[in-house]
Amino acid sequence: MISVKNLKKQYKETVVLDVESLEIPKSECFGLVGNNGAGKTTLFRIMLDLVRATSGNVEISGTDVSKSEEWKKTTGAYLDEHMLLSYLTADEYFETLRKIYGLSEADLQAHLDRFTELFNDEIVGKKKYIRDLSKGNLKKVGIAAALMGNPEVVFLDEPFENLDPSSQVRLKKLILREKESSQITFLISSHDLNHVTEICDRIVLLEKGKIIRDLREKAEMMRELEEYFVG
Ligand SMILES: Nc1ncnc2c1ncn2[C@@H]1O[C@H](COP(=O)(O)OP(=O)(O)OP(=O)(O)O)[C@@H](O)[C@H]1O
Repeated sequence: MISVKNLKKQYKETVVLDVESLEIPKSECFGLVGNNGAGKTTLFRIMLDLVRATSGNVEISGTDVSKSEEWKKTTGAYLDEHMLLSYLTADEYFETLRKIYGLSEADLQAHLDRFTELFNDEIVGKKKYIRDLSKGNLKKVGIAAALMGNPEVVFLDEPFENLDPSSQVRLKKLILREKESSQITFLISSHDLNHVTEICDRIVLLEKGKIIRDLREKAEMMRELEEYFVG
C-alpha cells in the first residue's frame, strides 16, 4: 500500500532522513517513534509531498506522491494547525470540507457523530473561530477532518499531544474502532509509548533519520522501547 525507497532528505550538508526501504501494508496501524529531531515529521511531510526529498521516492497505492495527485483522494492527514482554516469556526470548516468531499449533510452529521465523545461538547455549535480553540480542541478538529471522506490512509502527527487524559483514552478507542470498521491504514507518530504500543500493530524507531528498530511483536514493543528511551 505504501512504499518508501532510498529516501534521503538533506538540509545543506546535514542528512536528516535516510530510509533505505519501508513497506506499509494495507490496514496496518503503523507507529513511528524517535527522540526530538529524529526525522518523524520530515518523513510524514515527504510522504505527503509537503517537502521534496533530496532523493528516493514514496508511493501510495502504486502512485509516486510527487508525480501525481491521485493518492490525495484516498489520503487524510493532520500534522499541525497549519492544515486548518483558522478564520472559520469548526462548523464552517466541516461544512467546507463536506462540499469538497461531496458528502451529504446527513453524511457529515454521521461523521461528526463518531466524534461526539471526543469533542466533549466543546467543538460543534460553539461559534468559536478555530484560531481561538485550545491546542487540544484544535487537534480534535484536525483529526476529525483527516478522517472525513472515507480515506484509506490517515497520517496523524502526535495525535495525543495536548489532549487531556480522558480525551487521550477516547481518541485511542476511536482509532481502534475506525481501524476495525474501516480497515484504514494509520500512520501515527507519537512520543507516548503507552498509547502507541497499545494501538499500533507495528512500531518503527527512528534515530537521526535512520530506522534502527522495526518492532512487530506486541509483547516485545514496550520492553524494547523502554530499554531504548529510558535505558
Ligand atoms: N527546513 C529545515 N531546515 C533545516 N533543518 C530542518 C528543517 N526542517 C527540519 N529540519 C531538521 O530535520 C531534523 C528532523 O526534524 P523533524 O521535525 O522531522 O524531527 P521529529 O522527529 O519530528 O522531532 P520532534 O519529536 O521534535 O517533533 C531536525 O534536526 C530538524 O532541525
